[in-house]
Amino acid sequence: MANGSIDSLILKLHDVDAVKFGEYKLKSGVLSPIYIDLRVLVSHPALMNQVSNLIHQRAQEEELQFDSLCGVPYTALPLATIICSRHELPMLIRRKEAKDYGTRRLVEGSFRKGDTCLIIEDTVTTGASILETAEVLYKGGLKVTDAIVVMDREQGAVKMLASQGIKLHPIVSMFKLLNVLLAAERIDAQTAQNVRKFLLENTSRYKTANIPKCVCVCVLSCHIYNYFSPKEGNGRDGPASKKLCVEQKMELSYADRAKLPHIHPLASRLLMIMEEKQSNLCVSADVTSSEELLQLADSLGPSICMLKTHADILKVGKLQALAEKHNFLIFEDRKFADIGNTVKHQYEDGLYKISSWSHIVNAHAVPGPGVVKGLSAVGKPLGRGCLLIAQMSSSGSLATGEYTKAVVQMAEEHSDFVLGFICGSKISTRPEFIHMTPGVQMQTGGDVLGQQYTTPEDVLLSKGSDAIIVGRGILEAPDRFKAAELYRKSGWEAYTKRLGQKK
Ligand SMILES: O=c1ccn([C@@H]2O[C@H](COP(=O)(O)O)[C@@H](O)[C@H]2O)c(=O)[nH]1
Repeated sequence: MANGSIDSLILKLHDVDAVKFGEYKLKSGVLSPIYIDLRVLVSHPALMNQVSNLIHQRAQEEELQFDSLCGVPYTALPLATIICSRHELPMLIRRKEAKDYGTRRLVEGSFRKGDTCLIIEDTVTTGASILETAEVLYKGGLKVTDAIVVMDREQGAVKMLASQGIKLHPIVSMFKLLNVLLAAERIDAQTAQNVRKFLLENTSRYKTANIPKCVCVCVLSCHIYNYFSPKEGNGRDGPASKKLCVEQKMELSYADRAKLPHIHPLASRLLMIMEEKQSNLCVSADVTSSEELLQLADSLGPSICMLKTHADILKVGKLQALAEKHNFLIFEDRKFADIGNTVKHQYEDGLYKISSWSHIVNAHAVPGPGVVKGLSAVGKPLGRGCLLIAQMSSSGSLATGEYTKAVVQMAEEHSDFVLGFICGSKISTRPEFIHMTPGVQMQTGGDVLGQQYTTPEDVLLSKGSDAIIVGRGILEAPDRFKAAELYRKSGWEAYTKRLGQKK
């Protein structure tokens, strides 16, 4: 499913007031700073069609096998109806209450015992209403293996339903929604951060129907406290044993880290991009003409999470548009290294006005904390962030040992602006910090000027870094796009292997 179609859907949902910011009392009684009201869709037929198409497309992409569709009453009912009517698929209706005359059925429509029914839902919080509908379908002799939801509030539904044997496929997730609205300047950074905080803090307050308490606790706490519950349940019958509650230390996924309560908003956005695009590849666009830079950004855009520039950029406006189009962040590798007052001017003014277009910059820690304070004075109000250079890939680098440790400490003291490091390996255990490693090629080695190369697998798997920065490995390849895809896949495989190893 193309990112562009999801972004456009999010903006349209916001246009029709299906996404509201303010103070809303939820079913649970909790006051929420965001409210999703997809009931309004019925008054917007074009949007209704767009949403129905996206649901159907998702079912096809996931190659879901099912005999019928059932929309959770009431909001998802018309969505299921449109899909079934357009694609001539059998539909079932789950009644909320049985009639006291006639058939007294709770599931209307024709089906055979053992048929598989795909559930459609408009919005999920805990996933309880999907489970409720599934229970009714089970009683009728149907199987439920998958459900598609338009909007996932990311408060535990995916994991809770998985523990019950139902795979949930969200079309829009709340964190993605916030990022898109933020990028389109529909909301400000503070609002986005408030909502993120609310979602994370309120996850555990929801009661999950029909699920033993131990499952709720495990599922809901793993997001925040680095623990997880192994999936030992027997699907729809609920957890098999108390083993489900055994807590183990685990490696958090990019998506889980993006939701940490104290994460820098840009780090959160970057991690979500990495997860969505399955890419931890930052291309170092070390080219000398603006035309080549823009062409590179457009052709490699779909494969990357970040584009690293050196400030010889003339058509910055266009680069920003490409960053929007392909959903990547811009990182100007300016390596600021002066006193606070000077870097402030260098960042804000000068030839390149870097703060106006680059999401992320980097700085040496040599001048002391003043360099971060100077950059932060300009960048923080703009929602920008900074990576501190804690280690370098060049041979004989002095950024090692105690220096590296001091950089980590400086980052911790300024985590409202510093979102991570340029480094060769994982140097901080705080999952909020992003570790980005340059000096990466498919083969180990180096150049004649001291650059040293290691492989994507080594960087992500052995050294525990989060992202690879690749320049000549891609720029000097005969087909840059193919090379970028090779690095992307290699980086992603190493990351998923790492997650698997820790689980
Ligand atoms: O320690 C560091 C810090 C920055 N870099 C930069 O990354 C790229 C690497 O380019 P390759 O062509 O992949 O060698 C380049 O822009 C450096 O300035 C680094 O290599 N090492």
